[in-house]
Amino acid sequence: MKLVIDHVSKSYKGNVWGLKDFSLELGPGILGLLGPNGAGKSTLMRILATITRATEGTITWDGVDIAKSPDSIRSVLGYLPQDFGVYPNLNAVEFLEYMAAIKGVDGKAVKRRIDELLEVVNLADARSRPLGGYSGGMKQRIGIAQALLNDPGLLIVDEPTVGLDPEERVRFRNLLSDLSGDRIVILSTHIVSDVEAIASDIALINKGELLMHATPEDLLRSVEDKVWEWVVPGTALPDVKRQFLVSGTIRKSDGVQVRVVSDAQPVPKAGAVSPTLEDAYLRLISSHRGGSA
Ligand SMILES: Nc1ncnc2c1ncn2[C@@H]1O[C@H](COP(=O)(O)OP(=O)(O)OP(=O)(O)O)[C@@H](O)[C@H]1O
Repeated sequence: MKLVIDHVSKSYKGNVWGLKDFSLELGPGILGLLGPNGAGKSTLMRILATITRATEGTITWDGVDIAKSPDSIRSVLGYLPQDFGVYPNLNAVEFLEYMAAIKGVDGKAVKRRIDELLEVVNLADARSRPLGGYSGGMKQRIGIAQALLNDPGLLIVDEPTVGLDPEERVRFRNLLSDLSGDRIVILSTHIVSDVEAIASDIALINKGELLMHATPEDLLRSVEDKVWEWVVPGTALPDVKRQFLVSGTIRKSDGVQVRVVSDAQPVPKAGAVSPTLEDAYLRLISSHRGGSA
């Protein structure tokens, strides 16, 4: 099971590049595809799902070129797009039966598969309720269930936690983690905490380019001894933000505690603290923009 993305670029009308010379090799595990809005995440997902084509470069699934043989990847693909819409009048079972028919999933096994999936995504009790009454998190979970109908080797999930409350977010994250097993899962997001706990690798993307592909541990190491905290008066905050890469602020009784990512100690009273993935993400994105780090 191997997905190879080799020097892929995608240009849109008006000389906008959705992806630029993007290369990545993946095996089983969860890839967190992390990047700000407009970075090119959805473009990559849509090319992988064979909804659109790359302008340059090739993508192979187990050695087969997906542009030449789109069925090779479609047969193993599960896809939850960013703007996944449900049919509000169908209940969960009717919706999944409909999606199974569209995907050509075999008739006899379908009912059992739907029962299994409703258990997996924890919607068995809501199976007969119209989807129009589902919460955002429930809709995303039924979206995952439809993506799993064909037991996909490649599961692509585009910005799945947008609009979910914190509890739904955690539940969704745990569900993806349980599902990883022997498949390639690609989870795109601009929220670091979505991938922090579950990704086996992280790919950072910005302006269509791959900035880094590494394990979460390696990313953390990239900011070791580079994260600092100290307390400043509230009035000094704008200055600190101009001078340094601020990754967080906390109001305190004696001022504002600032968290800064900097190679050298920013001021004598700043103390070094343990880094997080958010710090590493900010540093890479900011240096790609040409900002201070
Ligand atoms: N159909 C299109 N026509 C023209 N430009 C496009 C089209 N789709 C995407 N783009 C542009 O390509 C770039 C990458 O967009 P893309 O949607 O892939 O990013 P993203 O990382 O998924 O962002 P978001 O999280 O905001 O969806 C952006 O500059 C975007 O404006």
